[in-house]
Amino acid sequence: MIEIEGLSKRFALADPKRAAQSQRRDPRQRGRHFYSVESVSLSCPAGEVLGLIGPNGAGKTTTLRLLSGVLRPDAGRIVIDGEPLDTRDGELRRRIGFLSASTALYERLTVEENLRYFGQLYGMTVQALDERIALLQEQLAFSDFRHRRVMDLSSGMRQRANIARAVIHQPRAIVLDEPTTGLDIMATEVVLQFIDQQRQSGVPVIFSTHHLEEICLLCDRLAVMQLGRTVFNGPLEAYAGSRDLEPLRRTFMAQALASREESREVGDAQAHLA
Ligand SMILES: Nc1ncnc2c1ncn2[C@@H]1O[C@H](COP(=O)(O)OP(=O)(O)OP(=O)(O)O)[C@@H](O)[C@H]1O
Repeated sequence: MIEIEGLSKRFALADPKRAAQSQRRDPRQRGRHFYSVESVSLSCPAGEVLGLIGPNGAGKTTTLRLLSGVLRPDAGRIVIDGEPLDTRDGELRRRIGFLSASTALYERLTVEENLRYFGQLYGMTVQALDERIALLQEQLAFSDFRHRRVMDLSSGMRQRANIARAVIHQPRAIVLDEPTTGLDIMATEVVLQFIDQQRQSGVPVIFSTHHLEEICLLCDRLAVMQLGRTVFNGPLEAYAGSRDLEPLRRTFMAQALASREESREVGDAQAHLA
């Protein structure tokens, strides 16, 4: 279970006077600071997926960077499996597998060499690494390029390798910032299936996206951010039924959720027969 309570982060403005004159007035810009994230609280139980959506600049990336220990919050706390974590030490990074746009691999090394390198940094043994790489290779379908150098990979292959790197140490929770942005349909499908597999194996996953259909396909919960705050946070069904939602979006979500229910029932029945 991942819980974040009252998380806030502000950044000092480089030139507050100039910013005040040249920018459109933004309620997050106050005095000498820009308040990117204010009192954000979310929770994602084990075996569930939480989707984070919101317009450009709403504060999604900042929230996820706070949650994964890349940034330190000014206020608030992060609790994993009931244990509050000190955001100043490296424990958060060990507990959470975080994929962001700046997750990087060594270009001259192969995918496998990268995974072994990052796994060793987490103190994994050779045997633990062998097993973990074999599982991730299956889940992220990288057997064809496991031994290829990163510099020779397509963007879809690279993203799958990035995800494998982010979760090599078998973290207790997974946080993915726009994992499908810029990917083709095949790579997107692999990434979405990977998230679903984590859900089924009981790992909580939080991911941000601009695609409502990904939310409908995968998420149990949804958080909607606007101007640094959460304007909705709860079960997906509650959002889909919300009167505030514009009719077209409500119809789209109702249909998508019904077809998801149907395909999960078919999946359950097939699993039962197998
Ligand atoms: N280091 C920083 N210094 C100053 N302002 C920042 C910094 N990081 C983020 N911001 C501001 O905080 C706001 C939220 O940014 P953030 O990247 O979290 O939004 P987002 O919801 O992820 O947007 P997008 O969908 O475009 O990726 C933006 O206005 C951004 O300019």
